[in-house]
Amino acid sequence: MTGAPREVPPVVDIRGLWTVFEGAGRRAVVHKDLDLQVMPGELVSLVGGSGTGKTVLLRQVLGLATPTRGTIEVLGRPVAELGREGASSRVGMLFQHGALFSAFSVLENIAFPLRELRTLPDALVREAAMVKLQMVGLKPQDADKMPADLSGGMVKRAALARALAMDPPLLLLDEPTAGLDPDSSDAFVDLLRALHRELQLTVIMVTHDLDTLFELSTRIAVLADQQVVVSGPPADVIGFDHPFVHDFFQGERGRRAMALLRDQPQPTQEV
Ligand SMILES: Nc1ncnc2c1ncn2[C@@H]1O[C@H](COP(=O)(O)OP(=O)(O)OP(=O)(O)O)[C@@H](O)[C@H]1O
Repeated sequence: MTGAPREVPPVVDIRGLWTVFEGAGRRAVVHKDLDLQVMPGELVSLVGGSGTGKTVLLRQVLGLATPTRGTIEVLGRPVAELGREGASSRVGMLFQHGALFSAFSVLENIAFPLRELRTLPDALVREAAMVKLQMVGLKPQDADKMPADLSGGMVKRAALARALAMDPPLLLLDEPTAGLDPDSSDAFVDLLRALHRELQLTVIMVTHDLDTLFELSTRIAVLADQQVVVSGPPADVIGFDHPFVHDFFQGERGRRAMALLRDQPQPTQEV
């Protein structure tokens, strides 16, 4: 990153971040003086080896975990100051395993963040949740289904609708296509692309899936050596000289994804 002045402030501004876990006589430094800025409309994918702290970083942006040192600002305010309600109206998170409440119907799950506010009448909450349900491609007749009766793709859609219930400008996605069959995965990627564009969302995504990565990312940030070692448009990052980058993007999977990258128009960043 350069220090050049920008007119538009970042949606996410991470500076000098350290994450150190200590316990049982061991000390693990996960992030070491890490910086990352995410600008409005970007869809930034975090990639890195197992245990490089991608999920921990998402949890810190969401305010569910606190860094050892350094600052994280979301929309110009320190995450620590947002509080629970403030955070959920600014940041939506799609967890890796969907994480719907099994005792609630689809609609009750989507409505949950709105009900927690305790300020909106029931009818309005239902109506708003129905809008979100249809926005993610579910049908009105899916509203009363229970999570156990849904396909994997429908669970992801319902969880996404819940993450977007409060219209947050920032969306965090942890392995959004993990566990989906190829068709459902393609359909979910199409949905994410459309929502990113139509809602003008800023997105940070963690994924190991190269197809998802290349189809959606406006920028890739590589976590290695406890820092962001390179960040830029996909076509630039894949040529970066680092052992992880080389291993991750080479081989059969990498070649297939790079062919896809050559064949398709690049995702656009809308500001
Ligand atoms: N609460 C915690 N206490 C101690 N160590 C933790 C805690 N949370 C995470 N870690 C450790 O921090 C490191 C980073 O974990 P994280 O889940 O963020 O990795 P990741 O990059 O998302 O990995 P993967 O790609 O395998 O999901 C791991 O070594 C993990 O064991």
